[in-house]
Amino acid sequence: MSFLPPVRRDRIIPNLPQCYIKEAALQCKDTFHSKVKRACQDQRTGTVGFKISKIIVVGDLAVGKTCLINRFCKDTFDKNYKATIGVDFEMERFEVLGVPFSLQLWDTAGQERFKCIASTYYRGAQAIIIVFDVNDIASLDHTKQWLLDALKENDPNNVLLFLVGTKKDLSSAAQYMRVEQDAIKMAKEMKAEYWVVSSLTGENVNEFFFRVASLTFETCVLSELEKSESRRIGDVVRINSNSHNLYETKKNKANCCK
Ligand SMILES: Nc1nc2c(ncn2[C@@H]2O[C@H](COP(=O)(O)OP(=O)(O)OP(=O)(O)O)[C@@H](O)[C@H]2O)c(=O)[nH]1
Ligand SMILES: [Mg+2]
Repeated sequence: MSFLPPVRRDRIIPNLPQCYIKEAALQCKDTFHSKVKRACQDQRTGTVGFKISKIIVVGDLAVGKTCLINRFCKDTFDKNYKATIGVDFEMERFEVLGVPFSLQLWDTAGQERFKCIASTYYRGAQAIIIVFDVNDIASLDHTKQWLLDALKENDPNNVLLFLVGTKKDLSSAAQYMRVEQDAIKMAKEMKAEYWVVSSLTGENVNEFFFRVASLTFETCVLSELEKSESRRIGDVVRINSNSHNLYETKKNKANCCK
């Protein structure tokens, strides 16, 4: 019996959401991996449906991390700045290709004095979202250091990276175009997927989190399939080694009877 309420209708993901810009994307496929689609159809996704994936959100103070999470999770926007002290988190439940999938979004403090508390929560992330303000070029420069700090606690080969520019509503088209070139360059260097959003207007906020949920889900299913594949190979090796032992035993027995 499940005690969880059904997943909200607006959290159902039937198809792979597209990247923001192909030049700086984690992948440019139109659909989910065929192995993933098949596994979901055949209900062979193992423990994915019960797991909660941890996503950490890092970046300079006041770049808009809390507003971004609140716009997605609560559909609210607060124009007054209230610094995050340490960390905070929100849970979001999705249904991807018919499989329940949960994200735990960790909102961390950007203020230097809270950084050491926040960094103790970096470990075990499936994805890292590095945030900067498109109107503050220094915050883009600092993203490299935020990434380095977050990667100290995580395996760089097993984590998805997203670079997100916020407060697009405060930027003129010409100003934004100049920043975008630098941001795309930074995303490519980091091997991160680039997005730009506005938490005030809501522009791209849902699209971005749907993409995070989908790519994290795909990675989880593929790793689950890989694990069950290697378990099967392990079983074959065990059976073979046992039958070898049986043969040995028979041979010994045969010798005994001589
Ligand atoms: N115009 C505009 N203002 C924004 C946007 N996002 C955030 N802000 C404002 O920027 C300020 C800081 O936002 P927060 O979300 O609290 O920043 P933060 O990154 O969580 O800051 P720390 O918790 O200190 O690390 C607030 O005054 C927000 O109202 C946006 O998309 N547009
Ligand atoms: Mg905050």
